[in-house]
Amino acid sequence: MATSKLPILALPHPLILLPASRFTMPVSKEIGETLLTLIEESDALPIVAAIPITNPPSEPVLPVLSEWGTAARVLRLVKPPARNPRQPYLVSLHGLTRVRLINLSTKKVNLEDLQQVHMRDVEYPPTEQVPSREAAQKFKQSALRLLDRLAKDSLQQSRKDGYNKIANMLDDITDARTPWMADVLIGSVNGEYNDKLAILGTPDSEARLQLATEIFIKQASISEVSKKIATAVDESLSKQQKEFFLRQQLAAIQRELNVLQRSSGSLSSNGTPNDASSGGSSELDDDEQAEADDMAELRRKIEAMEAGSEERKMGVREWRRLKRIPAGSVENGVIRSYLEWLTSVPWPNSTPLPLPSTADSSGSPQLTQLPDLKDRSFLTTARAQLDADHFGLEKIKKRLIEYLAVVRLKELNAEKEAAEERQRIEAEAKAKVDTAAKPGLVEQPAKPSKEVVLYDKSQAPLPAKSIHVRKKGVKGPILLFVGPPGTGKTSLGQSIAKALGRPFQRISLGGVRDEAEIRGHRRTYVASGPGLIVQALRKAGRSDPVLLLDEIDKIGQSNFHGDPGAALLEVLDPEQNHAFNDHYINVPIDLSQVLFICTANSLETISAPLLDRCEIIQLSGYTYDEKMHIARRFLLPKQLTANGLEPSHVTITEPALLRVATRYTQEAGVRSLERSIGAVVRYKAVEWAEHLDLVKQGDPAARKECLSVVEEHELEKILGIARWDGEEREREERRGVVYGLVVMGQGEGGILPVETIALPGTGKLKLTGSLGDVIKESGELALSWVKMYAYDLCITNSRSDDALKVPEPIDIHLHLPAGAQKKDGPSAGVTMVCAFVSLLTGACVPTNVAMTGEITLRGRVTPVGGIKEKVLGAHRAQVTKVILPWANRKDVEHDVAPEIRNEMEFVFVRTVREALEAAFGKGVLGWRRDALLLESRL
Ligand SMILES: Nc1ncnc2c1ncn2[C@@H]1O[C@H](COP(=O)(O)OP(=O)(O)OP(=O)(O)O)[C@@H](O)[C@H]1O
Repeated sequence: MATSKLPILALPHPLILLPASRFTMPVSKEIGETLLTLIEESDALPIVAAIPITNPPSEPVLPVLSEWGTAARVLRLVKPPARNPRQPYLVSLHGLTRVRLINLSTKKVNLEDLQQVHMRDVEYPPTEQVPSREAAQKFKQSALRLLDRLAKDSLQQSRKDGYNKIANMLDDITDARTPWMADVLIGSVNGEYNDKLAILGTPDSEARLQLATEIFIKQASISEVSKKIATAVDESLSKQQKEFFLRQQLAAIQRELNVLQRSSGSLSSNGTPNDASSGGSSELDDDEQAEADDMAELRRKIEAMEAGSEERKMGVREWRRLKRIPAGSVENGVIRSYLEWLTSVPWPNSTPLPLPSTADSSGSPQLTQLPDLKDRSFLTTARAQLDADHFGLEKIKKRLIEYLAVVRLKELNAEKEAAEERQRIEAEAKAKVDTAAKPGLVEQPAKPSKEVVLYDKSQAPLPAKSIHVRKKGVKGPILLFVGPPGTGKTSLGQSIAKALGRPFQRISLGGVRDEAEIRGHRRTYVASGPGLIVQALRKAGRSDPVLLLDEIDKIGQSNFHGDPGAALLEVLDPEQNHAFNDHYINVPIDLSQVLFICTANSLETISAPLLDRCEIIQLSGYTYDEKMHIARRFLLPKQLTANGLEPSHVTITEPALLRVATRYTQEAGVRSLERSIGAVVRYKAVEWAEHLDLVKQGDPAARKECLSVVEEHELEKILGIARWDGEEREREERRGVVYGLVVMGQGEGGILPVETIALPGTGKLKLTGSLGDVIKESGELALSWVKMYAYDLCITNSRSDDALKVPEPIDIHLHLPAGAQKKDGPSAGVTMVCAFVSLLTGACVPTNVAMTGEITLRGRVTPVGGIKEKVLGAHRAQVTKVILPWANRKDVEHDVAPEIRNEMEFVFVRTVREALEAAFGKGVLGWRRDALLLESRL
């Protein structure tokens, strides 16, 4: 074996340089300078023996040099700026061949020696033999397998390509080159340190190939197995399972710690038993008990669900999941709250749970006693209920009684059908039990569906009550109460519920923009929950409540949060609502037993399909007379009770009440009136309380009687200055100003002036006051009509003259006040004509006159809507003469109360000319003679 002397370069652990490999490493100043001297002294690049240190620096023993190392060529030595001052040089080495250290008494070296480069004797192994064919083949196979695995596992394409390239090379190399290839591959793949060291220490080519083969097989297997494990773990260990696993461990650790604490702390330092570990019960145990009770309650509720029903299946599934997931985890909380919701929905045919002994009265819904629907007096009672709650509204009450009668009949039929079905099933079950020859379990149909219930023959037959037959829904019409605020829509709904003995729940839809508010959020959504319908059902506690969908006209339009109106369609459609799908509950809910009643202030914003499903019941405003009755019989007693006073404590005189109704409120309904009466009652309540205090203290001032009567003159002191006091006096007669009749956005009728003025200009018309297209067109139409008849009305002296250009060119500005409110519709046509005529002729329309009606170009007056509201509004505004289209006569006769008809003058007109005459008075406008002929021809 050839020997020589080579400078030894110790490679710090875990560096190894194998033959045919290259690397660069940092070296100390001393080593760097020595290598520099070597480079300077030798002609070619110097050779060093790179010997690895086999033990890590952390071990408290001296570094041990490996017996084998690699003779390496120093390719480069650089001293880059800004390097670690302890290792300022970088040396690049290229491994050439194996060398073995000889004549070394001990392989342990001092740390100082490591900072030096010493010359040592080394020997070179003999020339390598060509390995056997078999060893070479095995090596190639194992190397190819490993390279294939590495290529598959690497994420970077460039790496993949690199591995594939080496694999191709491997195919082509001769057997003699395989030992060299083994060194190359072991040096370049990320293997274990000891494997590399073993390869370095195996100079025999055959043995080295075998060793490399084993290493490659081992590496490929590890890689494959870890890949498999990673995939398996990823697939099977879902997040919850990982969490479960970790929590189990945590619990186990906690248990061990507790045991340790108990054993060390069971006796305190003075030898007495430690309180904390004495095993006595603490409030923490109460928590655990409460938790166990809650779970038991949940379980009971699931068990009470109808066997075989969708809700029960879902409940059981989620219950099982809940059991698998550790308490305290997020997922556990989510499932728990879902189950609480699921079990609190009043599913039909659930076995009623026994009421808890300490029932919370505030939380449970207030159920009125269920009236016997078979009772002959049901309708009489219902009528009495409606009368007791509401004054007037005769037509509406009549319709509601019809509605209640239909509901009653349908309910009776549904009950009868359900009873027959139950009997049939009972009989079938009995027959099956009698004929069944085989003992044991027999399949028994529980209901006509495909579901079967396992039934044990040895036990008694099912009691009739436990046979669940779903009662058919009562598909009555859906009522839609439309009318101005405070006219009793909501309270009528409440009365219906009382009359039917069903729980009542109100769902306010005003401002609902998101479909999910009705249908609920899916459970994947953070903080998800059920929608308004399910929430109301839960509060009602029964599957057949009366649900009042309040303000359906205020529901948001379709937007990127979905279409809440469309969700309502499903709720209200009797064909679909037996399987309403709340996204959160995710089990079809049968809403067919629910009676839906909707309310709205106006029909304009309600979608046609929604309207189509409802029967509209119009409620209009009340007359002052009705308001007085309502106030005396309903509102005042209600407010007295609400404020803890007796009826004898407050007496509001008739003139005072009328003043409150007329001067302090001006609304279609009675809500503000109720509020004002409430304010009066509260004022009196304070007086009474003070009086009682004085009496208690024996104060002589208390002898002065506490006056219970509220007089008209006291109102200003109590309610402040009246808002509508003398409003009609402010309506002065003015040229170009005429009062029209309108229905506001909330469905309230009233009067609105049409104001016009003439300005120097070029004959143009300017329209302002938030006007829509239709009302603008009406304005232009009215002006065209006036221009056409300007000559006949003596506004111009020739038919060819333009009324806005002769004698002076003018512009007309027409304005409708209350500019913030959007106005539209054709019904102001007549009013606008009168306003233009008044402006151009100088004649005025009296302020006690108001009008409505659409006009055509030919001068006809056509009918308009909202007559009842408009007339009531005019009455409230103390208008005494109303001009209406001829075709609206029947509306006045049918809808307007006789006392109003008696108090007001109604003029029904067919043409604009008739309207002008009615507005200005007979003969006020000077018509030319020939105009009369033309008018009659039209
Ligand atoms: N005809 C009536 N008889 C007795 N009380 C009435 C009558 N109409 C309305 N009320 C009372 O007026 C108050 C307001 O009525 P309610 O809340 O039903 O109005 P609403 O029409 O639903 O209003 P909104 O459109 O603003 O919801 C209630 O206290 C109600 O009892």
